[in-house]
Amino acid sequence: MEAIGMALIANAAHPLRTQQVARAAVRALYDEMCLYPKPGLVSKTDNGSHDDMQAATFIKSLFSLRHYFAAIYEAGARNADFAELTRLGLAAEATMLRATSGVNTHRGAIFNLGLLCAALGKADVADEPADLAQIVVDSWGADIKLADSKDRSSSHGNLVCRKYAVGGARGEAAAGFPHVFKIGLPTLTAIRLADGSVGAARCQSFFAIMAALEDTNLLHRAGVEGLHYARTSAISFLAEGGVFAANWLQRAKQIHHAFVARRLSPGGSADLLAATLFIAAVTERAVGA
Ligand SMILES: CC(C)(COP(=O)(O)OP(=O)(O)OC[C@H]1O[C@@H](n2cnc3c(N)ncnc32)[C@H](O[C@H]2O[C@H](COP(=O)(O)OP(=O)(O)OP(=O)(O)O)[C@@H](O)[C@H]2O)[C@@H]1O)[C@@H](O)C(=O)NCCC(=O)NCCS
Ligand SMILES: Nc1ncnc2[nH]cnc12
Repeated sequence: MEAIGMALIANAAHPLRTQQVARAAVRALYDEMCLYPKPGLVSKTDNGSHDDMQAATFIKSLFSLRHYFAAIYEAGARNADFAELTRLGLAAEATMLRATSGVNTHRGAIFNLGLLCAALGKADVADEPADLAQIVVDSWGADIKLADSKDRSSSHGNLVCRKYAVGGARGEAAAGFPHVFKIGLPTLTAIRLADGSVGAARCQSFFAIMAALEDTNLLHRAGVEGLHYARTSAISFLAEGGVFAANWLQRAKQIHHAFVARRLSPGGSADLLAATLFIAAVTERAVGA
């Protein structure tokens, strides 16, 4: 995406920058969806472990979110509080559900990417270069944790987080997205610098995230055994050389089919890959990411 590859425009209030950020967020969701193989997940090649979603559902969904990403970026730039970000996020969830006729494609991404857009807004108006992960932790970490402890909703994620005592999407955000900044991005950059293709870099980044993440979608569908199976598969893939192994594509496809046979779907890992691609694009961390 050429516009996104442009040098950053210093003035956050500039509408071009808002547009650039919103387009990068939508583009990251699109690139995540297109990536294949991606175990158990929807791509243009197949629907993975899903009966109710296909590539077209994701395209409708991500397109519907373009104004949301612009709005939450601007909210961050004017130092909006967490309550305002949450209102924008909830409205975006409603927009997504209208676009997909009720299918939850991007609830996690609305939260993760939304917070990262807001953090970028804040960073763009700061006097000094600022660390995005630190902005998330310092600005909204306490509110995220507070909202977590108050939430008694019966969402899949909430039930799973309580049952298995894991942090889920909120834990990841409150900690400053360690799976994005400490795993997804360094992996993406390393593979590109080693002359890996864009697809190989994204694939390796996805496996690296999945190997480490407590993905509540996996826990919801298949419990601790499902999560363990998925993480072990990813760890083996990486230990066998990952995308540097001669047969890596075949191996990744095998893992994909094994996930589909077990109905496993690492949706949280997919969201964090999208977040990784977004950060790489807006900060130009990984060349041609
Ligand atoms: C803060 C919320 C988003 C929290 O929601 P919830 O209580 O549900 O908690 P989590 O499960 O922890 O997270 C929700 C989604 O986040 C993704 N995710 C999962 N694990 C992680 C993780 N460790 N780190 C980061 N992100 C993670 C995942 O999203 C993807 O999967 C969704 C599809 O899931 P599901 O509906 O269960 O679909 P299926 O598996 O297909 O179900 P079945 O078919 O089996 O029935 C999809 O959305 C992907 O994106 C988790 O699902 C929320 O409560 C909230 O507050 N939202 C509004 C506020 C907001 O957005 N604010 C924005 C800025 S503050
Ligand atoms: N490509 C994908 N397939 C299924 N669930 C997802 N959640 C986020 N991205 C996804």
